[in-house]
Amino acid sequence: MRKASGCDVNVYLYQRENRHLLCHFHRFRHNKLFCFLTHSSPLAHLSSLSPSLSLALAHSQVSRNKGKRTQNQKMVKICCLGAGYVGGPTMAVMALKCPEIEVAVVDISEPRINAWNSDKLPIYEPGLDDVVKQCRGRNLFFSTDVEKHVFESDIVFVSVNTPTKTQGLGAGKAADLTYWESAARMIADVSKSSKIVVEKSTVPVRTAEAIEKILTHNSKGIEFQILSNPEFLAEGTAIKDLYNPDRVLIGGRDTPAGQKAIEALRDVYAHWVPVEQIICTNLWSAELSKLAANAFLAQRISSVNAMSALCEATGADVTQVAHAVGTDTRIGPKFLNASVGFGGSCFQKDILNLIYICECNGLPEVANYWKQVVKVNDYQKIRFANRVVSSMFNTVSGKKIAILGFAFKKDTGDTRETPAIDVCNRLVADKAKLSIYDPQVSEEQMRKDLSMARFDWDHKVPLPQYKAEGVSEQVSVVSDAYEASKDAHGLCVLTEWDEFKSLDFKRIFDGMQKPAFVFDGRNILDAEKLREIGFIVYSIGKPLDSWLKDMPSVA
Ligand SMILES: NC(=O)C1=CN([C@@H]2O[C@H](COP(=O)(O)OP(=O)(O)OC[C@H]3O[C@@H](n4cnc5c(N)ncnc54)[C@H](O)[C@@H]3O)[C@@H](O)[C@H]2O)C=CC1
Ligand SMILES: O=C(O)[C@H]1O[C@H](OP(=O)(O)OP(=O)(O)OC[C@H]2O[C@@H](n3ccc(=O)[nH]c3=O)[C@H](O)[C@@H]2O)[C@H](O)[C@@H](O)[C@@H]1O
Repeated sequence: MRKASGCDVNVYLYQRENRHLLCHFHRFRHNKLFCFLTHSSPLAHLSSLSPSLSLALAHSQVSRNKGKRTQNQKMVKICCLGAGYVGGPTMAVMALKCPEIEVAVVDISEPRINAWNSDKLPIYEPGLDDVVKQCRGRNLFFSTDVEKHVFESDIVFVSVNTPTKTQGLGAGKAADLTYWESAARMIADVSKSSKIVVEKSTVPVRTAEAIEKILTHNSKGIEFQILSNPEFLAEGTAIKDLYNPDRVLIGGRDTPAGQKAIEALRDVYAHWVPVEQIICTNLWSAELSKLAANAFLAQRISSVNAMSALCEATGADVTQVAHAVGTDTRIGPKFLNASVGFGGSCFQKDILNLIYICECNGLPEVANYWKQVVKVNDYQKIRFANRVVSSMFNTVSGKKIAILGFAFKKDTGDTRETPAIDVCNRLVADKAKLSIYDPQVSEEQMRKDLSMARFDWDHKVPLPQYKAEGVSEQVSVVSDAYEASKDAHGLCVLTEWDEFKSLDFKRIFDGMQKPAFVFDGRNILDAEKLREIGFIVYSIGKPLDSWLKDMPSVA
């Protein structure tokens, strides 16, 4: 008998006539017995054991050999389809925390994979470079050889994009599962051994059922277990969120094989997440919880933004109202910052998806309730742009306006659904000349975003009135805030980048046309100081300057 012990795993191996009886005692923090499994199999066939056993074995063997693997050992392998904002950071942290597991992140996009393998990663995320540098080439690999890595893996995460459908049934609301379906068909095609397939993408509730059908109808007798393991990271804080998640959610089938698969994935996360923070549910609860969490978060922002309009009309201050409301421990203080509107690739998409699911399930009242969250968000973006126009004598035609910030939030270069697109398009439609600066967004990306037809989710048609026809002539992209504001009539803050707080506003004021306006869409600037300098200031949801009060009402 040989005994091997890792920091939290004990494995005993018995050898008898070329066969191995493997008893696996898995201990977690506080020495709590977590699971007990037995299996009889030739060592050479360990690859066909459940990933849970393989994992434990690999873990113990690595511990025993102080990191060196021997010929017979099979390293557990994880593959992730989709090297995007979720797949890249999530797998990088998993590789860092589980050095005995090989992690391959694969994508059909060659430029994206090339960037992951270069010094300039395809996404900007604080702390990400460091994590990737530590693991890349050791147990973290980025590749376009999708089929090879899926074939070799025990666990396959699917983290492909699931955008809103733009055509056909459910256009403007339903999730487009084209990428997911083709990923599932490919997994079924190339697999020659049993696998756990993990839904990492955000998907409509009961997607796992459809995926299961695709996999089992094409499986050639191979067993697939589907798990739902939605991701809750936020961009800009992804690494922090992945190191210390509030919770990890794993949903699986309520069958012995389903439970075993849940355990296998729980073992992976338990390398760094306390087990009591790993919530295990059935598949449908896990899938729906993700949509519900995003809907609740977005609803808080629309609630405070709705209040901001009322504050402006009544003289109340939305920051004070949010503070007073948020100190009620039942409500809590987070996610109550009034803004120009929420953006990002997911809030709107996931709520629209939720609306569609409600409609499909004959629940129009519930659908209408959630619709209002998106409608208030659209209202807030256009209300802000209208405020800019109305304050400046109801016309911005030919006037230069500085736009500070284009990303949908600070500390990311992501512009998907950023409120800046709607605000800029609205101003360009009114013939303004925009000078845009963002520390992380490229000119090419901004021009692309501003030229794309926007989809009106409520009416299933592009938004002609706000489409920026004159993007090329009316928009310039510059490399700092001072250049953007030189000779401008107005300045709009659309992203809450920290560097905007410490700008020399006296210098900016001196270089601008008079009267000089500041429209703070994130409430990050000291409005009183700006007024002392001479600016006319609009801050979301704050008592209005007398100048603004006298202008035509926009709300
Ligand atoms: N961005 C975020 O902060 C969060 C996103 N999510 C969800 O995660 C999913 C992915 O989101 P992102 O990473 O932001 O998307 P993304 O668009 O950045 O990345 C998706 C990647 O999947 C690749 N892909 C598509 N089909 C593929 C296939 N068959 N094989 C291999 N690669 C394929 C695409 O080329 C793309 O690079 C979405 O469902 C999203 O709702 C969940 C939590 C947070
Ligand atoms: O599913 C997803 O994609 C992710 O969506 C959001 O993360 P993210 O969109 O990256 O960023 P958030 O910090 O949630 O901000 C979203 C938008 O709301 C805005 N916001 C946020 C908070 C607030 O108080 N006010 C406000 O206007 C932000 O500026 C931003 O435009 C959720 O916070 C994540 O938990 C989730 O995993």
